[in-house]
Amino acid sequence: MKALGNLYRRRIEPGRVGSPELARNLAELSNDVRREVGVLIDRRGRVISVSVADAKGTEFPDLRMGENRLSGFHLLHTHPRGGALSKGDLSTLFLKRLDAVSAIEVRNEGQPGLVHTAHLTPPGTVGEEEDWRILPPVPAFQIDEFDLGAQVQALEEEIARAARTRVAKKDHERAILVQIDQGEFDAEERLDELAELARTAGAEVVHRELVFRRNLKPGTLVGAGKLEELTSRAYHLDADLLIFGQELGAAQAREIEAATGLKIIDRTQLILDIFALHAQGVESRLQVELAQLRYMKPRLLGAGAALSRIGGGGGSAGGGAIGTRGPGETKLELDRRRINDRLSFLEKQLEGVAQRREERRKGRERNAVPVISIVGYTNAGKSTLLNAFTHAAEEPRRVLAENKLFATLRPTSRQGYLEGIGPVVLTDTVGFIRDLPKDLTRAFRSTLEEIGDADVLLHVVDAASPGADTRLDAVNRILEDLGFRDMPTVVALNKADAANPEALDRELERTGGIAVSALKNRGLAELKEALADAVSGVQRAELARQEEARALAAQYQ
Ligand SMILES: Nc1nc2c(ncn2[C@@H]2O[C@H](COP(=O)(O)OP(=O)(O)OP(=O)(O)O)[C@@H](O)[C@H]2O)c(=O)[nH]1
Ligand SMILES: [Mg+2]
Repeated sequence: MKALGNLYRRRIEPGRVGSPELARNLAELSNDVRREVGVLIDRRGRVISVSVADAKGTEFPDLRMGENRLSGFHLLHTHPRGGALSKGDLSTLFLKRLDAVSAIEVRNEGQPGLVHTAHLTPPGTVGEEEDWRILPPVPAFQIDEFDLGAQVQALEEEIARAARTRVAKKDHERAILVQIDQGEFDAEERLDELAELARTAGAEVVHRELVFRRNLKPGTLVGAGKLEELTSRAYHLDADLLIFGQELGAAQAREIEAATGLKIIDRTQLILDIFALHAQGVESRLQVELAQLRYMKPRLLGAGAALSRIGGGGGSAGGGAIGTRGPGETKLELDRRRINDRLSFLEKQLEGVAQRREERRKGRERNAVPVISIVGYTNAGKSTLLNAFTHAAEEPRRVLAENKLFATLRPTSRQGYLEGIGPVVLTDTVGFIRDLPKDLTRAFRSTLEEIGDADVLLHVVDAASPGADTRLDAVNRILEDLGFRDMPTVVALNKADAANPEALDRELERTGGIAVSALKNRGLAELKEALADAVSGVQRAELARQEEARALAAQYQ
């Protein structure tokens, strides 16, 4: 024990891997305890930690890993059973961004044998096999010949140069997507959707990966080995964001972040972020902030050190890093009490808005104008269809339609006209997505409930992208959850201009829908007819109900 403690007093010449004396000490000790013994050395040649463990078990100080630098330590340790650097040694080198890792082989009588040393290679060498370079082994008495200082300097210059060009040309966060495939038939489609979400949030997707896992690891989901691989990829592709296609628990996110040193975001956070970017108007802003806070609360409270990162991105809707954007004035850097205060404030505000809206709704009922609610998966073309329907060519009446997910968050109503019916109100609303995060469903409850005020639903389906049927099912499931599944519904198979004709035919058959192109103004007359039929069906049913009620009343008179 004492001998181990003495190692702390050792110093070596700065810029060297070690000294022959230190190598001898370590080999001797290692021979005595029959275990690996290692020291972590800083750039001034001081021993800052001693451990009896293999490289992975070495105790590291709280390493401040700036993304542009190495950690400033190198690890010198023994291999009591001999042998070159192990996989574990090398991955520790990589993950801890060590200046170098060296292994001293221990001979029979505790004599130091060959010393093996490896250091990192510059980033961006994709295609090259390894993240590190292994130097030819040298005998322990030559351990101080290699100029580690010069090597480190060259490497750091290289890294800094890469970082400078990156800052110069990068206006998007570079992201790696990970979708876990547990054998679902639509895993690939989910990955596509994740890529669309990432793009909408402003990320540049530099790599996407479907990871097949029948069983998930509780801590890291995909396992340490896969995380290592992803970290290596991120290093070479200059990515700093890892986006997971499934929701991560607070502890999972932290563990994965600790293991990779990357910023970790899950699908829910990504969706919340897009909502935050697109939120306009008092109500949606409140709703989004409420959903974000609810989601972040357990994560912020357990986060400790990670908190500063979450809060640091700047909270304005326009700027800031992905996952940190918020519509409210408040950034997400709140403590527990303030979170709770803010949550109840938002809830109260939203109640007020909902009430005012309720009053507006009553006003509309008195008008007795039929209402058609446009629903559907996000990006299906709902807003484009509303524009086409209401001939809202002129700017002020036009609603925003763009190739982004969740472009529309706020319900918008426009007056339209149906032959044989007269004026109708068409309402465009927030799009759906499979596995809609429940914090969002809750926050947008009143918006979603407004759908139920309609007389008829117009379900818009994007028939041009693959997986139209799974998206249609996802929408139906959400409608069912909301209790709207038995409302009269007309299905519009939109983007018919871009759809594969056979797939379109199949969907027409399956749904009894109508093929339209909102963009090219095709099929709209037929769609209007179907809507008029549905509306008059509702009106007839309503008349019959009133009739019946009158008859019933007459009986009791
Ligand atoms: N090819 C083609 N593209 C269309 C058609 N209708 C809409 N789009 C495109 O699809 C994209 C999404 O349209 P939006 O109207 O914003 O879709 P949305 O359903 O309102 O989407 P969110 O509000 O984001 O949920 C836009 O880029 C439109 O130009 C169509 O009939 N054909
Ligand atoms: Mg829209």
